[in-house]
Amino acid sequence: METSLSQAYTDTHIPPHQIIPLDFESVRELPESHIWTPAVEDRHHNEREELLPVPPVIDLGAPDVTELVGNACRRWGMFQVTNHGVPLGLVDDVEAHARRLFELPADRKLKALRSPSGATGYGVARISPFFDKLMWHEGFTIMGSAVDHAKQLWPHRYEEFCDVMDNYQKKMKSIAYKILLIALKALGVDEEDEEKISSSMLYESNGALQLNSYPSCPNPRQAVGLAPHTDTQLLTILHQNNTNGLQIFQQGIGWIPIPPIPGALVVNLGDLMHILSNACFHAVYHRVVPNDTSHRFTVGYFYGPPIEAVVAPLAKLPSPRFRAVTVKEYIGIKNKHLEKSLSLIGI
Ligand SMILES: C=C1C[C@]23C[C@@]1(O)CC[C@H]2[C@@]12CCC[C@@](C)(C(=O)O1)[C@H]2[C@@H]3C(=O)O
Ligand SMILES: O=C(O)CCC(=O)C(=O)O
Ligand SMILES: [Fe+2]
Repeated sequence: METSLSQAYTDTHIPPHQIIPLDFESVRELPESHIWTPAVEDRHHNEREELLPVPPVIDLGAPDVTELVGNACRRWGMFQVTNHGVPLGLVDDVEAHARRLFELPADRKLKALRSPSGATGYGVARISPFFDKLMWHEGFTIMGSAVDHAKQLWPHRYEEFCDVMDNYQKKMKSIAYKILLIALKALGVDEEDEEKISSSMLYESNGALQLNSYPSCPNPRQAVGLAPHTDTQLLTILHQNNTNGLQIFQQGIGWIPIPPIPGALVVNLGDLMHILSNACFHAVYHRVVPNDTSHRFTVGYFYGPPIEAVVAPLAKLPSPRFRAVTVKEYIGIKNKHLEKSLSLIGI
């Protein structure tokens, strides 16, 4: 059974051949379909990388955690967290199961291909139709139970995969809620407001888990792992294995690498948080670049309100910059207009 978030995607129809990722094992050279131009050198390497400012790593148990999170949300739209309470064994299990899934032969993975109007299963990133070239990436999306697709992948051994994904989603949901409350507090939301917000849209939250795979690439300088985008939901919690690739864009600086820190989780703010905070916090623009030596695996948890909930700038923030939208309406706008979506609801 899927949660209702998948219903926000049923209006889109993507032909099956546009959902199928490349069979990365079968190629030794970058195919034309995956060559992105112009291939500028500094897309991947900033020579003064060690001098670049980076988003903070925040101990969630720190006494001044609200101030630290608030500053990071205002300045970066991203931070990393330690002391988050997610057992490292569970994170390792999720990574191992993601690896096991993506290492299956291509014809087996295609048995769990996302359907043309579906949101879950194996396939290219949802944003792919917006770009002429294809990404060096394959993904697997889970909303609620993964059992239907897991059975297609492993007819006789699907339970362990489902159990691990369920446990991880539960854990993610609770830490996402915790981080959200800290962020709201940093915006000046008091307990009474918080209760109102919780009963209107956060009490029943919605989540999706996205397993990402970026195999090592024969010509990484001309390829893109995941094209630049902002995430749609309130916040994303990302685990990255020990392989580099994630970068964020900062005006006046350019692309900044976010190195994996063992045991830490990356927190990204998405468009709905940008709206809710009336742009006091911002959705972070990010991308993934591939490399030619190791296979990058990541696991993202996307956390947001139910699709019928209305999201609007918090009443206590002056001069609203966005009109109110339901989550479903906003996902529909994003499916059509991608980067232009926030400006389309601007007032
Ligand atoms: C809840 C979701 C966020 C996401 C779309 C999805 O339904 C599940 C996959 C997510 C993902 C992961 C890769 C980047 C991204 C933009 C995409 O194409 O699929 C995000 C989506 C998003 O934040 O809009
Ligand atoms: O794999 C990564 O590092 C980033 C993934 C991502 O941006 C996403 O899933 O939205
Ligand atoms: Fe993302």
